Amino acid sequence: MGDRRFLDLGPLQLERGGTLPGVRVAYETWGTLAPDAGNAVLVEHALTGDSHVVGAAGPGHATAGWWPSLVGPGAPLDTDELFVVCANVLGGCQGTTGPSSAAPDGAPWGSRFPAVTVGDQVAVEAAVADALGIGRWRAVLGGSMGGMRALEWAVSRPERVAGLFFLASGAVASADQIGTQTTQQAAVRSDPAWAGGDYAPGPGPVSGLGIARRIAHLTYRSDLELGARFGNHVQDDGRFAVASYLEHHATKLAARFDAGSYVVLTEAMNGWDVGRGRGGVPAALSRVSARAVVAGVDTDRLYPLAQQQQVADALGVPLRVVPSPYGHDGFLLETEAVGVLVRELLAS
Ligand SMILES: CC(=O)SCCNC(=O)CCNC(=O)[C@H](O)C(C)(C)COP(=O)(O)OP(=O)(O)OC[C@H]1O[C@@H](n2cnc3c(N)ncnc32)[C@H](O)[C@@H]1OP(=O)(O)O
Ligand SMILES: N[C@@H](CCO)C(=O)O
Repeated sequence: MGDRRFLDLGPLQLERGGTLPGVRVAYETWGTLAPDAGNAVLVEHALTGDSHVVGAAGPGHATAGWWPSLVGPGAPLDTDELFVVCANVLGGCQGTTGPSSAAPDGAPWGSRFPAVTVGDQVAVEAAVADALGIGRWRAVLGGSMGGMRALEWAVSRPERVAGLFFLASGAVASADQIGTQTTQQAAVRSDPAWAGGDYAPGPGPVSGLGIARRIAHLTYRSDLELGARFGNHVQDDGRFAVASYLEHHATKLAARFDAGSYVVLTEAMNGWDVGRGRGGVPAALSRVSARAVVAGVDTDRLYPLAQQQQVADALGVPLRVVPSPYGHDGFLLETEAVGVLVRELLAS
């Protein structure tokens, strides 16, 4: 684990209206910030990720990291040279203000938590950068939902982003993505324990969140991989192996993630359109001045290559294709191939 800290920011005006009276941000860093702050890179996590890019063993527990081999001495994000920052996203549940955080009255925000956008999330990160004394990132990197924030940084604050790594993501939410995410939200809301979003602290709507994760996880993997691993095999316990696998991931997510955050973050993804208010996607992408590496996973059925091709074409760079049997989760699993591309960006 990196050096995990918290920052308390002032009020935040939200794009869709309203204000959060204060925002707490949990963030981690690795490496040492250079005196001129020119060696800082920002890593953006995906939907259910957090600031733990690298995992660590702790007393009686282990913290999982989600890109562990990408950060460290000699790694693609080489901490002998770079200062690596990752912050838990606004609306999340791993230390940054979200629906499970206490509102000013001391009770969880719950259903009162306002709608937030990718732009709001990046505004919070910009305040973190200001607080750390980082004027310009050497690179901002992200996959999936993290790719949205990386692209938003490069479009909204081009003078602050020297390098952009955009992976397995899109410039605007597709009907397919909105369709699966709103179905996941419906699963959460259909759980009686959801209580309109105002469930008591504790397990909460774990059944609804688990069903949401099963639906989501199917979109994160490929038909071919699931077929090769599970086929129509029925386990000794009578369950289809693939159903047992999905249930396992459902149980794990429901134990580690807040249902309110799941709804708020998927809604931010539903509303994602980098071209909104900027004259459309091509006009928005024309603002980017960063060197860019744009990549996708060949078997990704959730964020198909055409979505990264659109960004690559607009930025005038070749689309880099990561071969993988795993589908969308290839962005987390194919760390060797992803690492090569990260090194390429930082070397240029
Ligand atoms: C960037 C981010 O922020 S994302 C946050 C990253 N972490 C997560 O999302 C956690 C959820 N997991 C995932 O999304 C993906 O599984 C990944 C990408 C993290 C890992 O993928 P893989 O290494 O391919 O793992 P896979 O999907 O095969 O799952 C393995 C698990 O399934 C279990 N499993 C496999 N087959 C079965 C089965 N038939 N029945 C029940 N469980 C099964 C394994 O025991 C293993 O359990 P464990 O993870 O508790 O040890
Ligand atoms: N496994 C990832 C996939 C979403 O991009 C997550 O849970 O965030």
